[in-house]
Amino acid sequence: MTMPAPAAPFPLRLGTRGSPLALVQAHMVAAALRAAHGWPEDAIVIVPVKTTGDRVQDRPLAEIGGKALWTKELDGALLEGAIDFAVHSMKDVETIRPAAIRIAAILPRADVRDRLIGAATIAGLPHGARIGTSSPRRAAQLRQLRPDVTIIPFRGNVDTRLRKLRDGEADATLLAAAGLDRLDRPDIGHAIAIDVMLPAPAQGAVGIEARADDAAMLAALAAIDHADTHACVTAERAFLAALGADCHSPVAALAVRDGDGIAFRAELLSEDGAERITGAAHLASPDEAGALADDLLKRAPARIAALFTGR
Ligand SMILES: NCc1[nH]cc(CCC(=O)O)c1CC(=O)O
Repeated sequence: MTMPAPAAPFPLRLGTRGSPLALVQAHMVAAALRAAHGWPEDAIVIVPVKTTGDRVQDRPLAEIGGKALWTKELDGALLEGAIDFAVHSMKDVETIRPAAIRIAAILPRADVRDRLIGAATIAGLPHGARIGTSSPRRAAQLRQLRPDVTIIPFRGNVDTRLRKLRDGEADATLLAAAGLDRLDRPDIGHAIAIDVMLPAPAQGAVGIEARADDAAMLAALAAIDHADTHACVTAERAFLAALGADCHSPVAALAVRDGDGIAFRAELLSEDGAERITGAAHLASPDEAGALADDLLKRAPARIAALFTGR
């Protein structure tokens, strides 16, 4: 292993949200970077930054309005030089990023599936079960499969949601397998097959951003980029961008490496789950996902099309 000159004067400052999951992900990034470059333990310091999404816990995210709920403060810290790079769950990163910020690397993707907690299968949920989720995608997909269930708004970090479930605020909830696994809870819940519940765009992917003009930082991060995951997440984000959608839209999409290209599948739903349109395509490159989005929008029932502004 070579030891190139540090990307910036050590220590490099890695910005992250302060939730337990975000901190675990920040430590994964720091460890990967140190290992790739043979850097010492103290080469990277982790800087927790509180985001709007963390501060406002009592309202549905869609209601808080504004954009960049999970990234605005980290973007600011990055642009003003208070941190050198930032780690995000790519699922929470807006489709359109500031021009001065670059997605420099994406770690190998974890389990992309959702896990159901409180019942073994969606079909096995009791009639009229109350399901805690604040995800428009999960709510719509559940109601598509089980119109009898009631959706209860459920916010907060993973532990908060598990506590709410224990306290009886809902009969079941859905969480990303990736988050549960990273928090050392692989035993919690039952994975739902992607044919039953297609995951959110970028679910299970951890991304690292840096300033577009920080060549040394970008070069250092390139060493931990996982090209296949990066291409798949880029395709999923191109799909969202073409829809004019974000992480608050009832959209699912999953790209998987397939030979030289990408096997891509996606679905759009009405918010109540009554309507759904699905599509699949083999893409030669990630940007071709935009064409599939255009095609789905053209074929979508009016109630679904009305949720998306297009590009
Ligand atoms: N919206 C919150 C969020 N953002 C990323 C994850 C999980 C980790 C991942 O998908 O990489 C979660 C929690 C969840 O959906 O259960």
